[in-house]
Amino acid sequence: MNAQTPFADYTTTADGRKIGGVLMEMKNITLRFGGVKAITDISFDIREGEIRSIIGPNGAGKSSMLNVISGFYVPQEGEVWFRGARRPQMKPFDVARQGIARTFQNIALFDGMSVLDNIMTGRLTLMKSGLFQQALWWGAAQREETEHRAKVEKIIDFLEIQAIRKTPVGRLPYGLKKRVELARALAAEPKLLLLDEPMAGMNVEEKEDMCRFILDVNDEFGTTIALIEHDMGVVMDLSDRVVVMDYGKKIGDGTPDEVRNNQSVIDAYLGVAHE
Ligand SMILES: Nc1ncnc2c1ncn2[C@@H]1O[C@H](COP(=O)(O)OP(=O)(O)OP(=O)(O)O)[C@@H](O)[C@H]1O
Repeated sequence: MNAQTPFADYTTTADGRKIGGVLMEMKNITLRFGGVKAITDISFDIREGEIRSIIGPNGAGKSSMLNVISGFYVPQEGEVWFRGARRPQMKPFDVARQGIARTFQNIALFDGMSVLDNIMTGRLTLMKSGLFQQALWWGAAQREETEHRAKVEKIIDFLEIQAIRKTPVGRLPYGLKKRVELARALAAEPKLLLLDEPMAGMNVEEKEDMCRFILDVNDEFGTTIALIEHDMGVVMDLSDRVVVMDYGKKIGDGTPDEVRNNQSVIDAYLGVAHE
């Protein structure tokens, strides 16, 4: 199977979820910042419907890789294939239109705006009517707004944040802000959802909640999810497959069990983490 046949036959996992063909393929990616090589010749793929994690110690190149996947960084070498086509250099807005949404390690929400309005901003790329159309065809714009609101309300119910829908985001505790960020990314109805350290800074209870919501999103909407994360336990519980990076290189790639038993990974990361 290759990137040219992205929607090939599905395989079913032990827990009954469907994993499809290759949705995104990274081919021999190398990324440099001046003299620093953040990523060296890394290849891997992300299959439709799976939860794919990228792990590694500090400075391993995880954030750089997430930024290549999201289209924010263009690698000096290698190719990125998405939905069967080689991806050209794109602006962030074009990436969103392609069906990729993301959350950020340092939450990027509008603090003064309500939860509902923040989540509505996630639908901007899907809105057809601009100001001009709204002035001319007010009825059509109104209908579109109602449809967008209905979609957003569904996500609010799903992520169990009804009680705070009118609350300004700035007043929320950290764990809930993270959940609102997830809601906003979901509002874009992405084909590929990128999560940048979704559990960072959370307490145990918040981590468990986030873990459950990530699994539920994948299950309910069939959303393909790629995430980078420090927390080993979380990654192993969540992921179908894991890429392990160290000093910008790929040192492991496989199921959580395969990665756990990979000696290079144990030496570089897991061994240290579990000492
Ligand atoms: N914008 C940048 N300019 C210069 N060097 C950078 C830049 N971003 C990352 N690097 C370097 O690239 C390497 C990989 O960094 P990156 O942030 O991708 O790693 P990481 O695995 O995400 O680390 P962490 O877990 O600490 O966030 C590091 O040596 C880092 O200093």
